[in-house]
Amino acid sequence: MKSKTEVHKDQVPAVNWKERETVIKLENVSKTFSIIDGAPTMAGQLSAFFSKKSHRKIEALKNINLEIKKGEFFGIIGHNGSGKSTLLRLMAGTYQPNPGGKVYRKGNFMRLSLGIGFDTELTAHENIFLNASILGLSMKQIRERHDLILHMAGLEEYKHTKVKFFSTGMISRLKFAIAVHAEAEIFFMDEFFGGVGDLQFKQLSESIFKESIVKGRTIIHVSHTLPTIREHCQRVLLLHRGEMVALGTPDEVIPQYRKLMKQ
Ligand SMILES: Nc1ncnc2c1ncn2[C@@H]1O[C@H](COP(=O)(O)OP(=O)(O)OP(=O)(O)O)[C@@H](O)[C@H]1O
Repeated sequence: MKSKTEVHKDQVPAVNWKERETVIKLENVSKTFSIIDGAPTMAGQLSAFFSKKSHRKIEALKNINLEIKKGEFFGIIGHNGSGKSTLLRLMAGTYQPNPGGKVYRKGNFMRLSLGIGFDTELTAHENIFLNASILGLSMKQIRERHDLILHMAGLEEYKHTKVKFFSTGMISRLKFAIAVHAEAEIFFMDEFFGGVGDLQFKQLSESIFKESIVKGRTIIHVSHTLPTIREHCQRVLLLHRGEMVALGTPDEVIPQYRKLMKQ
């Protein structure tokens, strides 16, 4: 399926983000994990838990304050372990912030991350109904869009196949097609295209990204793939050791990321 409106971010009139509706807001958000070192067995972990000797705190995010507006394509970059996925999970409500922090989110959303999402014992057909209804579509709407979803994902022949027999790329394509046709308002994408593989599908998703600005779909994209970030994002957040070190256009932020990588 080809997207009808193709709009490059540079063709969109300059947007005053402050005037747009806020769809995600983080206030004083920190996230600390407590992990237990050196206890590979269950008994060892239990003993470590009660002794509290080998507990270690990891401050994955420190005091994040951020607003994301409707229709933004927002990138999150940073070294491995800088807190990108944790931030995405906090935005999606998978994690709760430390006490005192607040996460506000408006709109239905889909998390597109390799390896999560479907009930693998269900077929593609059943997962379309399940996921699209979670996103708020009526049975009638799902029936109308069902074939379009399978077509976009290139999975017409696998309609009645259980998802556990799908490759990572097939699962990713199905998830993305459901999110697009169910009109999810926010896409949380975590290195999603790393495992998709299929070039044609990548091109299709690129054209969908380009029309997102016009359609008011918000995309939050965690990625190490700088060309994608540069091409699509209006704003990019650079995280380093759990802290916000830069927030601005790709041209402003990517050089700072490169500098950090050299250190
Ligand atoms: N569930 C968890 N339990 C304990 N520690 C965690 C958990 N999730 C993340 N961490 C720790 O928090 C820090 C940030 O991890 P996170 O996965 O958010 O980083 P990232 O920037 O997404 O990394 P990558 O680019 O490697 O995916 C890391 O030190 C990680 O070990």
